[in-house]
Amino acid sequence: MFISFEGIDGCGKSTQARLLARHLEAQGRPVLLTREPGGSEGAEAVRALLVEGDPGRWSPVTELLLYMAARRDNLERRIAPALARGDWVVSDRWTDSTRVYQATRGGDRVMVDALQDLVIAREPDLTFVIDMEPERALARGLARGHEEDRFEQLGLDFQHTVRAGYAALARDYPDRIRVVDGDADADTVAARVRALLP
Ligand SMILES: Nc1ncnc2c1ncn2[C@@H]1O[C@H](COP(=O)(O)OP(=O)(O)O)[C@@H](O)[C@H]1O
Ligand SMILES: Cc1cn([C@H]2C[C@H](O)[C@@H](COP(=O)(O)OP(=O)(O)O)O2)c(=O)[nH]c1=O
Repeated sequence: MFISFEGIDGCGKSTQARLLARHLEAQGRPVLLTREPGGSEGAEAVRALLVEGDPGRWSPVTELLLYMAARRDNLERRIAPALARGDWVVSDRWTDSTRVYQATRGGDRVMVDALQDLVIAREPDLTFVIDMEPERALARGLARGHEEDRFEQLGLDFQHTVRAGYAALARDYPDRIRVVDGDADADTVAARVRALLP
């Protein structure tokens, strides 16, 4: 079973991915907890190319290829072997992030879907979109004091567009995507997620 978590920056995806992995392990199910971009050694190296340095370094198409290269490496090296063993895989982001973020940054959605079919060819079995108002995610970050930068860099409007992008994707993939209200304490959100497991 391959599960992904999606949502705007700071919505609590990583927290929920970790809590779900812990819950599954407590039930005796082996779990691979992974994140994107990254997860495997090679994909973490690609992540450094994406997140470090000048944000204008890559064109939209090159950036898309780097996200896909990182994903392919993580899939080949870690995710596919785990699924083949029968383990559960919980990933903090997957191709839905590329569909939403690269489209929001002026990328081409047709190109994303074509590359997904060609080089990834694996969708999660189940995707949780952790939904919340960007203003609420920002307030959490300000309380913590270190998320402000990303929101300031990208702007609240960007996060609103990303949120709307996820809502549209949930309509495109109703069999796979579940939208979960993330505006509650982490344990309450985790219980909402668990209630939607098959
Ligand atoms: N339900 C929640 N309520 C309050 N704070 C939360 C909640 N979930 C996560 N956080 C905190 O908000 C920050 C961002 O959470 P994180 O899980 O890293 O989000 P993301 O992976 O979506 O960026 C972290 O400091 C985390 O401890
Ligand atoms: C996986 C992926 C992430 N991203 C972006 C979303 C995030 O702004 C950034 C880093 O993701 P991430 O480390 O998940 O940040 P956060 O935990 O704050 O959400 O990369 C893409 O633009 N495309 C992708 O395919």
